[in-house]
Amino acid sequence: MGILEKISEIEKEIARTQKNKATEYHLGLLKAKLAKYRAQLLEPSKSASSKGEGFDVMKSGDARVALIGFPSVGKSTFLSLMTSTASEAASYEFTTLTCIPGVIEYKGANIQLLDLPGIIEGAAQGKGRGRQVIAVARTADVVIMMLDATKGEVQRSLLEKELESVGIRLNKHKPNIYFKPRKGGGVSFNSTVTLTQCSEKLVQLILHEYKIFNAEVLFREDCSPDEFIDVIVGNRVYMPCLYVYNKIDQISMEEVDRLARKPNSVVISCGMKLNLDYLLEMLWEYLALTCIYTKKRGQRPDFTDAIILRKGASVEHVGTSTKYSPQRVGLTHTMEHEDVIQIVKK
Ligand SMILES: Nc1nc2c(ncn2[C@@H]2O[C@H](COP(=O)(O)OP(=O)(O)OP(=O)(O)O)[C@@H](O)[C@H]2O)c(=O)[nH]1
Ligand SMILES: [K+]
Ligand SMILES: [Mg+2]
Repeated sequence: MGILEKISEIEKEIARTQKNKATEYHLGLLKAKLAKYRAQLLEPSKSASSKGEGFDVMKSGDARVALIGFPSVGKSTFLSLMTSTASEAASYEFTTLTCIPGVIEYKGANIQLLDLPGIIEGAAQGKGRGRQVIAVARTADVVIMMLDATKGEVQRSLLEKELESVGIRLNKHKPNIYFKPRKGGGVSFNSTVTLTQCSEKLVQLILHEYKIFNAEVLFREDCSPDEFIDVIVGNRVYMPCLYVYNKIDQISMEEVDRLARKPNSVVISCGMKLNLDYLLEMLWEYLALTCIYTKKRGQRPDFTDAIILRKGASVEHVGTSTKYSPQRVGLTHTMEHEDVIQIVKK
């Protein structure tokens, strides 16, 4: 039996045990066991239980959003509010121990929302279930970093550091540098823009540090040494992140106003259901999805069944053999949000 199953067995037994003087000792033991198993789950260990039990959730829907945050910031409360899935929420830390998927239905798209255990400082080194949580976050299209508005800035910078340390780059694009290792010929260095942070010499030094002596390097933008290193190392994940400050019912209006003005940030209260619609709008923007509706000749468009595309996708991505009415466009025409497309069979 896995640890999660043991936990669930004990929880069931606690639930069916009547609370009275005679069962006091038994209940106490069960709770101690429960605490022990929870602690085991949260310990970094090489045992099977820390491998990823309960984290292998199938991707489904049109996009995936992962909820990352310290314990008890309100991640599960949020999932239960936004989806038809209920995830247990409680005032104690590490209530959630696995990955709990739910679905947000918005503008005809199904967005998979993943509730995850809380993570703490040291998560990247395997503290708590940090490794598993971060591994799931890497698979998401957007990360929601949920923060406790009453705790100021600490949580945000600590978690950014954790994610940074495992190669996750938040709200940054892939540096526009062409880099190709070669068999010989030394390092050929070029740039199409004026560089203020890197020079040919520095690039050479960095490459030598990585034991690379032959390569083609072309800077197409004014990148920093760190960005260049990211390109050499590879394996970086560039993802949009929305900072969501929850529990604004607990702070002053001035503080709410200050947090709301920060870049990539939204302030909400799950408890009082404040600003959740605006959060969805922002999330939609960050996901950069476009809905296309299909219609058959002589019939009205079917607005209940959307085809979801990445922003900037063209007609070709919808499918071939298509013609457009009233406007006819080529296959490379970029689809706009809520376009209607008529499919004509040849
Ligand atoms: N005041 C206030 N409390 C909230 C709000 N949202 C959630 N809470 C409370 O915060 C506590 C923690 O909520 P959870 O949803 O369990 O938090 P979590 O982030 O899932 O926690 P872990 O699973 O332990 O990491 C619960 O007691 C919630 O009722 C809010 O907007 N305002
Ligand atoms: K909690
Ligand atoms: Mg939770």
